[in-house]
Amino acid sequence: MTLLQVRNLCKHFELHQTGRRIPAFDALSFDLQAGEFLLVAGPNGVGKSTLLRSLYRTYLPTGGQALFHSRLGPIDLAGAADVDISFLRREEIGMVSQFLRPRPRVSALDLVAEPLLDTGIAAAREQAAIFLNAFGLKRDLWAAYPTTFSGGEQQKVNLARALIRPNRLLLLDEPTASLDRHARAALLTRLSELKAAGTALIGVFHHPEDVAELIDRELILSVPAAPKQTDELRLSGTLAQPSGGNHVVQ
Ligand SMILES: Nc1ncnc2c1ncn2[C@@H]1O[C@H](COP(=O)(O)OP(=O)(O)OP(=O)(O)O)[C@@H](O)[C@H]1O
Repeated sequence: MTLLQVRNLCKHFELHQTGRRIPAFDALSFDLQAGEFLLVAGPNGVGKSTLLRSLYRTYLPTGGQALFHSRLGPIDLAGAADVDISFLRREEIGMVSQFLRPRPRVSALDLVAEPLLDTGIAAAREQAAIFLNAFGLKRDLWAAYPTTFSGGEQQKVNLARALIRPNRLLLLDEPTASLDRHARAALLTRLSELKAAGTALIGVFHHPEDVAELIDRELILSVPAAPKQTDELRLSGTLAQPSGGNHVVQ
């Protein structure tokens, strides 16, 4: 089942200091099926994180469409009202970045339990404990405030919170940065479960070998060989099989 249809999606940034327009990516098109894992690859600064943020609507795309087949019907992520995006973020689309946003005086356990509060506080905390345990956060930190945690400890809380509730689409922006081996293995296990249950995943990984067995296709963002004779570089999207063969230009 097709979950997402991206057509000619673009994101440009206006640099107010210089008045210049910087294209992060241009005219990207691809489809994503339920249960599929798409790796987004390419060199630094080519627009990988910007693509994820544009789909999650942290950034407003500059043009094109990203038609998400929500349970409520198709919603264009590139143009939907903020209220619809808030609904999707609560119910259907998740994003995991490299950074936790800890909140003052909220314990690690409660931060992780929060997405499940509609099941009741006791059940939500019970699940949160299972997830914190799986990611290997030391038990004596569960009641502590993550503001003082190390980078890796914060990331374990971040992942447990982001992955505790299944989503239909999950966007992963370098989730393994700063994780130890145990937590990387726990992440792989959880992503496999979600994928098997039908979650579609789009991920950026500096070490894709961490999730190699899950990858179905790659979207390779690249700067074309012959850029225009202006100071703007146009970027193009290429879809490839994980083996690197059979490149299909969209
Ligand atoms: N908020 C912003 N304002 C202006 N330019 C931005 C903004 N965010 C990103 N950019 C620019 O867009 C381009 C793409 O950035 P992005 O972070 O998406 O790259 P990336 O492929 O994820 O890079 P990396 O592999 O280094 O993480 C970069 O040139 C960056 O400077």
